[in-house]
Amino acid sequence: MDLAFVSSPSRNTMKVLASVGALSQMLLTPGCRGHKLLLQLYFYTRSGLANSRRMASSSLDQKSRIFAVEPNIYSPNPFYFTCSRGPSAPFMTPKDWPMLDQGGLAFSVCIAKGARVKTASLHKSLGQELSQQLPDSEILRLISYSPENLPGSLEKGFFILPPHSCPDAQKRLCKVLMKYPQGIQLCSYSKGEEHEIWQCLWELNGGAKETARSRVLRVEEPVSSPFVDSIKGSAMFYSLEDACDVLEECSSVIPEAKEVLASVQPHRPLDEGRFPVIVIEGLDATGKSTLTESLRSHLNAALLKSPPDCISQWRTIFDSESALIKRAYYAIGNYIGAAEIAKASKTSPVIVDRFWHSTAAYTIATEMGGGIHNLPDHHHDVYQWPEDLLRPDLVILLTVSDEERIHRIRKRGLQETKEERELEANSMFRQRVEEAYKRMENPACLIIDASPPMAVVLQEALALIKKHCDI
Ligand SMILES: Nc1ncnc2c1ncn2[C@@H]1O[C@H](COP(=O)(O)OP(=O)(O)OP(=O)(O)O)[C@@H](O)[C@H]1O
Ligand SMILES: Cc1cn([C@H]2C[C@H](O)[C@@H](COP(=O)(O)O)O2)c(=O)[nH]c1=O
Repeated sequence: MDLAFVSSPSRNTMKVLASVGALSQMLLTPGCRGHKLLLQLYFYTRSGLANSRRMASSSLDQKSRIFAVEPNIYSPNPFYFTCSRGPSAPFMTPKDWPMLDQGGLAFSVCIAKGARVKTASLHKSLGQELSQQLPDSEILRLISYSPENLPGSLEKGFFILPPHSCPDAQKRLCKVLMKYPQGIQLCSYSKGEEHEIWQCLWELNGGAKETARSRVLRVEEPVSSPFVDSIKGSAMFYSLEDACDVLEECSSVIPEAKEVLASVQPHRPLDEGRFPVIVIEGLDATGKSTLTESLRSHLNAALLKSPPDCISQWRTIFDSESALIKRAYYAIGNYIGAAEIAKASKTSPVIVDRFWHSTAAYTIATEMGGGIHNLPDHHHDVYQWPEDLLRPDLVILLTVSDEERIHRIRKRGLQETKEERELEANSMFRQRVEEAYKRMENPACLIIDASPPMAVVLQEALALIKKHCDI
C-alpha cells in the first residue's frame, strides 16, 4: 500500500463503488488486489468535496512554508525543506533522506495553530498516540513556518519514519489521524523516478484525500533557529505574568492550576533580606541534596527547594501535561519559591536546591534535539535570567562523570522521574542539560567537580561562598 503513488480517482470511478462499509472491509485486508486504489477511494468517498475551497488555500499555504525536522540518526543537524518553486533551490534527493531510498515512505503531520493550551495538549496526545500505534517508527519533532513571519506562523507536528518492514504504517497513521478531524495536516513523502522526492498533501476531513503534489526542495539552515523561536512561545517563560496566563487558560480542565495560582504572592517587587541566597544546581544524583543539607547545618541557613513544598503535591499532575503547562508550572514554582526565599533571607543565609537554572536548562535540553552543537549559541536570550525574578547571590553547579552519577542513582535506589530515566538512557540529553546550565548568565553558574568525597565537595562549596558572598 503506497498512498503517495496513487493518482486521484475520477468521480465516475466513485459511482461504481457500492458503499464505504464494503470498502473499509477490503481495505483492512492486507495483500488484497487493488489495495492502494481502494485506500484512496475509501478516503475520497468519506471526505467528499465539501471543503474544496479550504483544500485549495491550504495547499497554496503549504507551498510557501518551510518544514524543519529535529536532528536524528540520519542527520546530526535539523534538516529544512520546502515545496515552493524557487528558481535556485536544489531538489532534495534520497541522499538527503536515505530512508526513502528503498521505496519507503515518510510522513509529516502538522497541527494548525489554535488556542495555545488546546493546541499544546493536542500535540502531546497526538505524539503519545503515534508512539503507541507506530512503535517501530521513528517519530521526530517537526515544525513548519512561513519564512516571512516565523513566530506568528509557527506550527508544531511530527515527522514519521516507518521502517521498511512495516508496510501498514500509513494505514495505522491514518487511523490515528481520523480521530482528530480538525486542524491536522498530513503529507507523505516518497522517492520519484528521477531520484527526486515528492510531497503529497492529504486532506483529512473524516477521511484522507490527496489534494496536491510537489517536489521537495532543500532549504539552507537559517541563521536563527526556528526551534528556539518555537520554545520561546511554548515552553520558556520569562515573566510571571506569561506563565500565569497559561495556568489561567487551563484551569477549567486542570483544577490544580487554580491552587498553584492561589499560592502566587501578589505583592511585587519582593522585599529581600540582607543574607545571601545560594542556589545549588546539577543533574540528578550529582549530590545536591547531600550538599545543601551540609551547607544548611554549617551556615545555620534556611533550606528551600524547587518546586516549593506548597505546590509540590501537584507535581506529578503537571509533569504529565503538555510542555507548555508543565513548564509554566515549574516557572511559577520559582516565583512562589522566590517569595519564600526573600522572607527567609531576612533572618539567615538561604540555600536553595534547584531554581530557575534547572527550569531553563531542562526545558532547553528537552525541546532542542541532537548534540550540544544544536543548542542556542552562547549569550542567547534563552540563557538570561528573567527580569522579574529574585536573583540569587551565587549559583553553584555540581558536575560528576556519567559513570559516577549513574552509579549514585543505582545505589540510591529511589524511584526515578521520567526525566531521570531519560537522562540515564540518553547521554546526549544529559550533555545538553549540563551545557545549558553552563551557558546561563547573570548569574552564571560556578562549577564544582562533585566526584570527590562529600567532605571535599563541602569544603569547596564553603570556599566559594566565602569568596563570593558576605558571610
Ligand atoms: N560526593 C559524593 N561522593 C559519593 N557519593 C555521594 C556524594 N554526594 C552524594 N552522594 C550520594 O549520591 C547519591 C545522590 O545524592 P543526592 O541525593 O544528594 O543527589 P541529588 O543531586 O540531590 O539528586 P536528585 O536531584 O535526583 O534529588 C546519594 O546516595 C548520596 O549519598
Ligand atoms: C525544579 C525543576 C525540576 N525539573 C525536573 C528536572 C529533573 O528531571 C527533576 C528533578 O527534580 P528533583 O526534585 O531534583 O529530583 O525535575 C524541571 O524540569 N524543572 C524545574 O524547574
